[in-house]
Amino acid sequence: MAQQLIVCESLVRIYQTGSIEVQALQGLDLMVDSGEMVAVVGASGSGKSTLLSILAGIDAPTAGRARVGEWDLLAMSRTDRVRYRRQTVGFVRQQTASNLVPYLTARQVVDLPMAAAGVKARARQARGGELLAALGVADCADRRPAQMSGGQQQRVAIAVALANQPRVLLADEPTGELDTATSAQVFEALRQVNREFGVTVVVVTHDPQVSGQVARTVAIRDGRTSSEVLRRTATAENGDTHVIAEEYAVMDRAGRVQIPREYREALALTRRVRLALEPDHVTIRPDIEAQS
Ligand SMILES: Nc1ncnc2c1ncn2[C@@H]1O[C@H](COP(=O)(O)OP(=O)(O)OP(=O)(O)O)[C@@H](O)[C@H]1O
Repeated sequence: MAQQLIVCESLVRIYQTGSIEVQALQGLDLMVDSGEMVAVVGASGSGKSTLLSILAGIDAPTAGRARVGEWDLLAMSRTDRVRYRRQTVGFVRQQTASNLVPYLTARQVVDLPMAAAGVKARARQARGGELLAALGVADCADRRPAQMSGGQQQRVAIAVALANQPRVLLADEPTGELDTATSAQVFEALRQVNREFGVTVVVVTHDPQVSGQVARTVAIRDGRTSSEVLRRTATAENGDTHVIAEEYAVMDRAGRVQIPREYREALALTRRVRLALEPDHVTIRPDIEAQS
């Protein structure tokens, strides 16, 4: 079995603004294996960006567990956080402009994180060139953001995020400002770096086109992981291949599973249900007393 690189258990993030408390994450569970690529989907305000900010080491959880590799995200000192952000994670934001620096060329901006990490000039130059070439933006090396298209800017941003060879690449709506064709290219670049560099990718997206192309999509509802869709390619007897997508409910460590609202309404499941263990499945039935 692949090693679990990201482990979030019962993760809670509460924002306090004056007397108002917002529970952005309400006990979220998420495990991601090393080398996996996972899409995170969910309605606006469901907690996707909060989750990504915590994984990026930008924001700290209020309670629960969050681990990335050997790092415990609830117990990091300020110095740890700087090291973690510099070496373990790379982050690509939605706003193409905010990923780059207006007055720096692609070559210079890719160099920055490596210089900050103390990498020698010759190695920085070589890696910077390799990354821009791998992402298909070698021709942008001497251009500033204003001289690049949105898609090129995001591909340079991916190169910057990968400069220090992080184990995890986090992308928050990286295609949110792009048209469909350009989105597809940027998304393909994420898939490519996942395949070729083995970097674990967690990408937040609203775009079903995007989430439909990864092997695993995690849905967040009200600050919790509610369901997952796993996709695999099957080959028919005649050799044709097709993708099979199966939806799973997420169970936490205590065994709690959320029953979707439409199932509850269809069978009038309310406060109590009857559970029974069958040889290969578990049944959930309405409470007869409540109905009589
Ligand atoms: N810094 C903050 N202070 C107060 N509340 C916040 C803060 N950041 C997020 N929230 C609240 O936490 C909840 C989750 O926000 P979050 O940005 O994580 O959702 P999201 O799923 O990324 O939404 P969107 O798709 O619109 O970006 C929302 O109710 C939001 O208003």
